[in-house]
Amino acid sequence: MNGKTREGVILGGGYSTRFGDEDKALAELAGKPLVRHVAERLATVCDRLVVNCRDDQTTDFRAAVEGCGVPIGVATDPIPDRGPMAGIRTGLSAVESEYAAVVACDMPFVDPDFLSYLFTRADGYDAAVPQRDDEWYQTTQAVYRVESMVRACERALDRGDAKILAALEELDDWVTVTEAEIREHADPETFDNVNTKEELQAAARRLE
Ligand SMILES: Nc1nc2c(ncn2[C@@H]2O[C@H](COP(=O)(O)OP(=O)(O)OP(=O)(O)O)[C@@H](O)[C@H]2O)c(=O)[nH]1
Repeated sequence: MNGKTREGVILGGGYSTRFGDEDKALAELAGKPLVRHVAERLATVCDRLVVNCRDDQTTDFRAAVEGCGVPIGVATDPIPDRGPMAGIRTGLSAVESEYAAVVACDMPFVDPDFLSYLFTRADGYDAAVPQRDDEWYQTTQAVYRVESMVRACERALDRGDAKILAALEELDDWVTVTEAEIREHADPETFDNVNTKEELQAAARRLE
């Protein structure tokens, strides 16, 4: 896929209830909003980013990610709180490239080199989705063929199933990126995410 455009979608439409009243995506980590850490890392391997969020988050999200080096689009959920898979559908619908990386806004340690690897693995398939031994698929740090995944999300949503796995079931041909590949190609912390204030403090200590 060398030479082709690569885009990134940041998922941020959740209500971050475990984090408390504040929006975790905008919470400050080492002097900048959490979502900006993700945007800056994605911007090193993507030509354009799309931030997915709710209508009421748009202004703050735009301010949080602007100036990170690549053009930014914002895609707001037509129906809020429909779950991350509906957010993936909204975000990918605003993408212009054939393939796009999708990353949750709460993964500040996402490894850009690993995203490049995922783009390479996805080439010719509908998706490349990492899975660690005995864990769930890392669907919110994965690369999707945009058209296929949008269609798959819509089919799953139409049959009333909003789980991301339901969308994966609708894809024809996708690859699992295995534990061995993850160990070889990713920083060990790439999937670490922030759900609580305590986890934000722990992330801040790592960046000191
Ligand atoms: N667009 C959209 N994104 C979502 C939705 N729910 C979660 N997400 C995103 O999916 C990613 C992972 O979600 P969670 O860690 O469960 O985030 P959350 O739902 O905001 O947090 P909790 O309420 O504490 O579970 C984050 O990037 C969220 O912003 C949703 O309903 N719509």
